[in-house]
Amino acid sequence: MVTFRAATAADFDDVNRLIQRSFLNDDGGREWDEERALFEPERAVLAVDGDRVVGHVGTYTRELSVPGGVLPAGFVTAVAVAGTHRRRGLASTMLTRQLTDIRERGEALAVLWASEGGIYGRYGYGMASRRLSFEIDRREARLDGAKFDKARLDGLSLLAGPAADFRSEIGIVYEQQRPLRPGFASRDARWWDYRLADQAWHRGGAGPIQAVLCRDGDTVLGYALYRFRSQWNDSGPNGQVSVMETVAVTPAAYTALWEFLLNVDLTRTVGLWLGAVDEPLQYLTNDPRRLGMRLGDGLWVRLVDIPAALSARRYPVDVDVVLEITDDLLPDSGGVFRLRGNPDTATCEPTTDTPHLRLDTATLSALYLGGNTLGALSAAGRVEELHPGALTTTDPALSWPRAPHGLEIF
Ligand SMILES: CC(=O)SCCNC(=O)CCNC(=O)[C@H](O)C(C)(C)COP(=O)(O)OP(=O)(O)OC[C@H]1O[C@@H](n2cnc3c(N)ncnc32)[C@H](O)[C@@H]1OP(=O)(O)O
Repeated sequence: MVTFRAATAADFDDVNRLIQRSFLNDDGGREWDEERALFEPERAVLAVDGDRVVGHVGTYTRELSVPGGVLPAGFVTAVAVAGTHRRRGLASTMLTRQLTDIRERGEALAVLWASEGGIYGRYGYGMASRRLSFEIDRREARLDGAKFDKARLDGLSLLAGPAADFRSEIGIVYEQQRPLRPGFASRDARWWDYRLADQAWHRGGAGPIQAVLCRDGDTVLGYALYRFRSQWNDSGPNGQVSVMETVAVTPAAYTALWEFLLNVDLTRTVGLWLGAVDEPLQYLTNDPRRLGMRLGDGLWVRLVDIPAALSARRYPVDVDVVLEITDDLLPDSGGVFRLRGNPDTATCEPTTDTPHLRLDTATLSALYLGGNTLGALSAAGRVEELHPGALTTTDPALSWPRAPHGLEIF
């Protein structure tokens, strides 16, 4: 019989074996120090059959940046059920328990990356951000000097080397930008260890993680993390640059970093898998079509405490709207709420007032980071306008100047 329980630190090896097998990974011969350090056993839900761990859902305690704020969230990870026990409802039981636990801990939302896009909608998750991938033929694409102020790049200098050498500089830039970009996540020392862990297993055939810093005098204004892959074919060099993340404080620093990344000798392609939908690169090049852009789903968000979540973010224009939210999985999380907000403050409280808009939790969650519009979700039939005009007035308030950006898979 399958039973469910929290994990202990001693479960790590069994849990890890299940995860690696479920994700079809070869777990042979690896140390798992970084993963072990991140494991939060008291937050994990296990399914156990006899003495075998046959199911796991994990939660990391981190902060998520949202429009105009930063809030604690449950970062959902490593959802896995043994092949022998699938399609019997184990994942559903564990994921529902997990959401209740996240709410009881006072976190307003859960966030995850989905291995497959069809899994999480049924649990009230909405696709809250998208990723824009780039596969750039660097002989065809270049930065177009007419599109930026070259003079601003003159005072900047670049410094490149193994990423580990620049860990503190990178961390400072990241912390500076983190609250400003919805979708960014807090990174303590353990998360930086994980991000910069450079085992061959992480490399996918490429070399060790490199960093390039952009500086103005002693001030670091941005960095990029990337890897090289050396390759040759009959026509000569065919190397690749795989960009992991580019974070910059100023537009000039961003431009200088991409100028560097697009001009590495002996390379032919530059890839960025987890780019932002509003990645400035697409507005800086001679021909955006040459960037090989492709859209995919990014962060999936699930609100579990609607008043707490909606009052924690900010709204670019005044909003005063009554929302009726249906929640089939956690009915007591739904209800009718009055949201009042502006760029500086927001409140959201249960109300008996007549609703203006009706939507379900997954739809509200998809809107939460500002990465989708009310208009688009309404066109998909996911929002019901109960008060004429409410869609038009509420839509701009739920947007945000920067698109949410999930920078890393966790
Ligand atoms: C945040 C993350 O960790 S994402 C990673 C998710 N994990 C993986 O992809 C690893 C490989 N897969 C697995 O381990 C399992 O198949 C899981 C965890 C995805 C599902 O576990 P199960 O115990 O079989 O799920 P469960 O029986 O509760 O089914 C839940 C529902 O999801 C559906 N479902 C399960 N997997 C998928 C999928 N890949 N695509 C679409 N629907 C799916 C089931 O059909 C079921 O639907 P229903 O409620 O309409 O009947």
